Amino acid sequence: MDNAILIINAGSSSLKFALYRVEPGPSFEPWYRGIIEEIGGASRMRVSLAPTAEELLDQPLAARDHDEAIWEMLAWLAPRLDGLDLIAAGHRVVHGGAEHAAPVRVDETVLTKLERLIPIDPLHQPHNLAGIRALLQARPGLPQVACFDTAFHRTLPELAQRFALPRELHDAGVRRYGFHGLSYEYIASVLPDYLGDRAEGRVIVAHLGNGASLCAMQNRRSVETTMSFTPLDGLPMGTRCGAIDPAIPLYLMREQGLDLAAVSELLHQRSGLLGLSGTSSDMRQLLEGDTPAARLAVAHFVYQVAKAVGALAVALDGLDALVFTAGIGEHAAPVRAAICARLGWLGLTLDPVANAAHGPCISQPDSPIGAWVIPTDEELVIARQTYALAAA
Ligand SMILES: Nc1ncnc2c1ncn2[C@@H]1O[C@H](COP(=O)(O)OP(=O)(O)O)[C@@H](O)[C@H]1O
Ligand SMILES: CC(=O)OP(=O)(O)O
Ligand SMILES: [Mg+2]
Repeated sequence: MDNAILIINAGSSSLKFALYRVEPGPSFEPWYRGIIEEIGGASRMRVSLAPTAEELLDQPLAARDHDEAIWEMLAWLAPRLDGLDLIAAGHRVVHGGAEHAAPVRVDETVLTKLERLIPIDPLHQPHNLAGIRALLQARPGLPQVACFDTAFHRTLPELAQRFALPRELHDAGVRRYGFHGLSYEYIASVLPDYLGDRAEGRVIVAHLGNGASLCAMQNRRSVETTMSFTPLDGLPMGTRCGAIDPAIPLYLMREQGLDLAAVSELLHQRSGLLGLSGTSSDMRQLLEGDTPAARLAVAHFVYQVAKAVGALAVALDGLDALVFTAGIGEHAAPVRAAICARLGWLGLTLDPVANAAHGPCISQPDSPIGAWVIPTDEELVIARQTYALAAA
């Protein structure tokens, strides 16, 4: 009987899942990929057969919360698990805190500690952990592994981890953790296939999706990143503000009478591309919309990404390659072109034809800085990490 691993990536309003068959080696063959969207609203479940991308299901669903979404997913999967031995479930957990530098088998003690991190990432952590709790109830004996977005950045030098705050706060865990680590780990693993020897050089990876961050890598290890204590910092995102003056929340509370919950909701859910455009958090819609406010939102995003590339190039003492990944990075050619145009002074020259075709190499052959488009695969990294722990 083939072994199988279930991967769950729970976001604020969606639950992505994938079922992998584990073949001897081990190698991991994606079998089904699915998503339950708009949990709590007009939710829908879509599933496709991973090897052929054939659509198997696309239908409305009554999932009021992540718990119900998990039960719906398991009900759909159950008959399809016949002939397979489900050996473990792997979860993306965004925050591992100061304690977790590696994936961990989840038990009640681990879960309780991870729940303490919910206040510092209200957008992801509660849903990541709700997925684990629901599965604990549905399949009590199934080994579950938490795979952390923060773990890849544990190589950050102390200089990069420190905030200009008193030492005792750093010791209490107030430091730069960095996120999107599962995505960066995947990109680091395939970098030599694209860049050859340059993969070990000075590389900036731009994970530009709904959440967005940059990671500076040297020898394929993280040395600097734009997100910090929480995934609210750094670049502007779909609905998150990114780096702003830290006095702004104080001002809003003192002068405008907003309470803690209102400030948190404003910065996490009503800012970023949505706040700038007033219409959408979705890059595709902004590019299609082409109104002055939409253009401002896109221009601001491009400007901040390019500025941050400059800052991370300083951390690396130069730059050999820039890699674009995630929804915007992989699919939004005009955004990549605009970012690269702002980096022309560094010598980067774009190949517009290759960029329109989404690469993989999108720079001119003689560009001293290579530019690349590399699709990410967070689920595969979770499958590998989960198997390594579950098999042990
Ligand atoms: N063809 C496209 N052109 C422009 N933007 C796109 C395209 N496809 C996806 N995107 C953008 O990618 C973003 C979502 O990225 P994704 O990595 O899927 O996010 P997440 O996994 O965090 O939900 C959205 O802003 C979406 O508009
Ligand atoms: C950490 C983070 O921002 O994740 P996402 O991009 O999935 O929102
Ligand atoms: Mg994502």
